[in-house]
Amino acid sequence: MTTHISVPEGEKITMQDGILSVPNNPIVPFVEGDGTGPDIWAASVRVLDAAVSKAYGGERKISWMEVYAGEKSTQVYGENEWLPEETLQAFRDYLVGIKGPLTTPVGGGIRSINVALRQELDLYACLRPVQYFTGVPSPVKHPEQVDMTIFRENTEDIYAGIEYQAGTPEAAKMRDFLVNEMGVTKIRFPDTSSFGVKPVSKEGTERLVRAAIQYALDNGRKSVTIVHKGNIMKFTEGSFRDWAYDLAKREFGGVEIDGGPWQKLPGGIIIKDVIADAFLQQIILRPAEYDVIATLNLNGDYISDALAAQVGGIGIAPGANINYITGHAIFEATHGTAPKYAGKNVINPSSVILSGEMLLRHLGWNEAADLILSSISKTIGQKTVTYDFARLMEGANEVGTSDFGDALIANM
Ligand SMILES: NC(=O)C1=CN([C@@H]2O[C@H](COP(=O)(O)OP(=O)(O)OC[C@H]3O[C@@H](n4cnc5c(N)ncnc54)[C@H](OP(=O)(O)O)[C@@H]3O)[C@@H](O)[C@H]2O)C=CC1
Ligand SMILES: O=C(O)CCC(=O)C(=O)O
Ligand SMILES: [Mg+2]
Repeated sequence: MTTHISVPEGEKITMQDGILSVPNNPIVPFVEGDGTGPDIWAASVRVLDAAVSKAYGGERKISWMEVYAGEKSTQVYGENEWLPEETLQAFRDYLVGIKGPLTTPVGGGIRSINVALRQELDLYACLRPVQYFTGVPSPVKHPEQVDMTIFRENTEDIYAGIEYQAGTPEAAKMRDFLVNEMGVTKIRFPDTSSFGVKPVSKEGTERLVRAAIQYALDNGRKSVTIVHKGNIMKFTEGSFRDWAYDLAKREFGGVEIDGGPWQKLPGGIIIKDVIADAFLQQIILRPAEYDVIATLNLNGDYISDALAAQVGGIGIAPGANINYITGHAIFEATHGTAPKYAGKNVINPSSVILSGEMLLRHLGWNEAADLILSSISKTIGQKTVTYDFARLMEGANEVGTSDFGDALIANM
């Protein structure tokens, strides 16, 4: 295959003995993204570069390397090339990357490229911090009490994509297997049912929960809450809970409180669990009681958007997909392509900018990351915001995507 990736001057980030080795001019692959992706990336890259330049005075600089996925990839590589092998290889080789949102059609058509990237690179932890910036409009009374970090299992659950569509021979085969060989009698309408399979493993659960507890320890957090629907899905979500508690006890010295199942770790961190539906109302009513969250793939998807809304919406919700063992990481916003705003230069770029802030911190470039956080706080404090915040604020100075980027740079 002809290469469409042009490699800039710079060096690779590597991982040695579990520790990232970051040169002063690392090559970092990026995918611009579909829909509003190009608007957002154009503003984000300027802000990230400005923060690095300001923090290190030219001593450090990221060499951005464009790689392709999604609609742009089909233009560059040809029809049906949604996720070229050389894009995957670039993310494998260069270890740390960033991406904009990519479109996934509902129902038929391609399966999610976002999910495929996570699965191909085995980026098992989807890390989504949810924090409040003073001045951001919020629908809840005390958004400042929301300070949670979601660890969403990123490779299993119904996102594995094992589904059979009603009316196909595969669905009929699945129905026959369940009815004839497994003795299942509870499929209400067997002949018109689609089927989905939900794999949840001990290994997959343990590596995710291990990362969540380690994060809580490293960052001085108060608790880790296992969120599940184990009362109904006993052997998938219920096992996730049980395996999580077992791991906390076995690897982190957790001791049961009042006969369990809640535990306390030697440093004082509480390991607890809550059923997913109850959790969704408690994060609105009693957000201060939750801190680090460890959950399964689908729950994590829903919880991410719900929590983001409490601190102003998904315009300001960053994230990362990480394999803590290999060091591979792809940073990306929680939101999607928001197609109705594509090309209009109005969308809020903060989620990708804050994903970039996480990337910089991941590289150990904390001074640049801090500049981004302080300039976002200052700019929002001045009420200079994009449409999503402006429509909920009194006296806002509404600006477009690129002007918001400029305001952030000016405030560094
Ligand atoms: N990781 C990824 O790449 C993801 C991709 N997707 C894909 O994106 C596509 C569109 O999905 P959809 O369900 O519409 O969800 P989106 O997240 O794209 O958009 C839903 C709504 O959220 C608000 N929003 C989203 N991004 C921003 C932003 N940067 N600034 C301000 N507001 C924002 C807008 O609200 P309002 O209308 O109120 O202004 C928008 O209409 C689908 O194909 C989906 O599969 C979805 C999620 C993640
Ligand atoms: O891949 C997609 O299209 C949606 C993914 C998503 O919603 C998420 O990861 O939060
Ligand atoms: Mg989502």
